[in-house]
Amino acid sequence: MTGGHVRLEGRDVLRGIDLTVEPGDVLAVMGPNGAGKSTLIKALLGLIPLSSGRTEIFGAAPARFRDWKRIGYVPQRLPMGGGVPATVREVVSSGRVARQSRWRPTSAADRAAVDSALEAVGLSHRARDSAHLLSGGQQQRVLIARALAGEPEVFVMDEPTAGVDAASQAALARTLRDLTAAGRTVVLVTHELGPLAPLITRSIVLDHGRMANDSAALTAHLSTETGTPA
Ligand SMILES: Nc1ncnc2c1ncn2[C@@H]1O[C@H](COP(=O)(O)OP(=O)(O)OP(=O)(O)O)[C@@H](O)[C@H]1O
Repeated sequence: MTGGHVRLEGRDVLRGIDLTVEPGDVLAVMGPNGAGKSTLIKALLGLIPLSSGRTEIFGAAPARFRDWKRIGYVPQRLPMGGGVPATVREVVSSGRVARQSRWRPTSAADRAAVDSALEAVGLSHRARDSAHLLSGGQQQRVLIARALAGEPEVFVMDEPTAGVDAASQAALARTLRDLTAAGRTVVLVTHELGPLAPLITRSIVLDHGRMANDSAALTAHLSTETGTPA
């Protein structure tokens, strides 16, 4: 993203963002509530249009980008909709859609990827349950599993540990450690790094829609988060 600016309902939510995510980065996007973190990652994916500036995904403008199987997006919440309650397995299986063609039924590879994604987030035993009946933290794990199932190159995660219990956070950290060791790229929004801290290779801090990416800003942010002096 170069000079990325987003204006929503008359307010400047992102201002002058210059950010390049390199292959292999594990980038934490931090900052206070309302700073623009979710807006930034949606704008990076083209889900929210820029009012000025430009952004590219693997070198293509979002509107022209087609290779969505390369990206696994974990939104903040399970999208409601359709009125049809989907099971955990169905939601996770939807992560394979970008890899399937209309003419090819679900393959053994699809089923294996869904099984291993459910296993990674510890939800194999809930596969047949309605996803909307799960707790918030469990729903977050379903969304993580959906992204894992797609076997993308880049994971873009909005607060993947929010509401998730400590054991599941540790499990996510192990999964991400293996993925990043295999060269995957991760962009994640988080309030607290917690067990993900050792994996992070870069951090940026957003404040009022601007990037304060110098190390002093990061130290100040982390010290307010942990309560220790900078
Ligand atoms: N669709 C929208 N229309 C108008 N304003 C919006 C919209 N989406 C977000 N905003 C505003 O933009 C600002 C940034 O929101 P955003 O969700 O990106 O922040 P955030 O840093 O992710 O916050 P949080 O940590 O609370 O999730 C907030 O003030 C929010 O109210």
